[in-house]
Amino acid sequence: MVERELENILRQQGLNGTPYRPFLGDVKNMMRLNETDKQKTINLSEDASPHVFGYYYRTVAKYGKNSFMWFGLWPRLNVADPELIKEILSRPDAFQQPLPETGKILTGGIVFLQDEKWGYLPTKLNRKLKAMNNELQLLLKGIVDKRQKAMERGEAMPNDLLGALMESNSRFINEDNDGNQNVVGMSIDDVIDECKFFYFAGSKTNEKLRHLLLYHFRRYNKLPCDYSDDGDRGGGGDPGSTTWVNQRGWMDLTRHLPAGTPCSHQTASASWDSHFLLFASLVLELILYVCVINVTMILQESLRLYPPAPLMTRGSTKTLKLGNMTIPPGVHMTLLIGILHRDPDFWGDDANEFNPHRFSEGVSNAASTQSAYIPFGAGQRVCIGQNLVLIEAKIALAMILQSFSFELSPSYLHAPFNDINLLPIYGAPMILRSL
Ligand code: HEM
Repeated sequence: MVERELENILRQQGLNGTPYRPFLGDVKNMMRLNETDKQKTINLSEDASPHVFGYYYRTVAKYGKNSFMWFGLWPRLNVADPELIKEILSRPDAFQQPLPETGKILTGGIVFLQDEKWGYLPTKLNRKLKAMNNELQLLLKGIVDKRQKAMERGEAMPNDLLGALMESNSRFINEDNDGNQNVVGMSIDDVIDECKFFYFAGSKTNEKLRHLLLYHFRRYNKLPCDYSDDGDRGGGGDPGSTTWVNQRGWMDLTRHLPAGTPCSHQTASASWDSHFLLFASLVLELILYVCVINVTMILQESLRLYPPAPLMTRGSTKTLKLGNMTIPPGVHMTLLIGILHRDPDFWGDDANEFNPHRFSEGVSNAASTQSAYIPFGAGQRVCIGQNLVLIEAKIALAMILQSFSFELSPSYLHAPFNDINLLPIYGAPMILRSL
């Protein structure tokens, strides 16, 4: 029996884990625990890992950092060691994403360009996803066709991502000896797949990051900045603590941001948009620079405590060496990024505290920020949107600060949970007041 063989191979190497239970493995228990944990709220200063990654956390606590559990017939190795995580991510040809066809149907795109040995089941859900995909495909094809026709008419193309993808498509069409045109770059179907994937990869994760930024900006009032001393503690903070910058200080500072929104400049000049974005983000950096911290550090610390993509999965169709382990085909791996990001062995006793200073140069545990910090993946398949999201988050913050004061709503309930992405289950309501 394959499952028992796999289990023996893992145990013989000194790995511990849950015993195999026929057919469903740990899935049923995991789902049951998730359902109850999901509803619960936790304290802000608590380690969120036992709550967010309940079943994984318990397995690691009981069986060790490199332990295994069962997803149906497949053992899943939990990997929370940063060196092993990096080794896995640095070998994308060997360790591939064992995503089921459900994920691929909707998203498509470069992330799935690899050997496809994972099965497709025509379940009700999969059929529904397929129908949704057809609708999405039609919609995108309409947009791409429209753009293609405009290109053929020689109209000026907007300088955007779709334009770049389409240009790659047209630039790499060559003609063979018989006069047939061959696409050697991206085909139109590839372009459509990419559009879908960019949308799915970038929307939820990005939205969560902006939530986090606003939330941390208002909730934690730990880093003193004497820019102004009018006593406004900014709301939402711990009573008696010092704000980074109080509201009036912000109003003074954000005056220097360019007026309007990036979109409102579109008619003036196509390149003005990017200048606006760059300028706004530079001004914001400068503003925070006077406060010892900068926005990048706040974003990094937010992504450490609440990485929007806290778990990654990999698998292999061959026997592979990983550290001093031998991983047979059929064993999948869960890379426990969210747990690693709060591991006191790397982040110290204050691992659960929000402290952007750990990302400033010269801080004693700065080495962890290099070795145990992986919010955007690593290796060749590292997130290609990472710079974009950081700039976007800064722009969004700059624009909000320019027009509003904001605080965390008293109705906020702290319930972060991993539901594909790490998200606040009850949302992160903010109260915005027009300045
Ligand atoms: C805070 C926001 C984001 C986070 C935390 C994030 C995180 C990640 C992570 C962890 C991966 C690696 C997945 C894996 O190896 O299994 C990834 C891949 C990817 N991300 Fe992001 N992402 C974010 C936003 C975006 C945005 C805005 C875009 C696009 C505009 C994007 C495009 C991609 C693409 C295309 C890949 C696949 C790269 C490849 O496989 O070669 N991401 N992202």
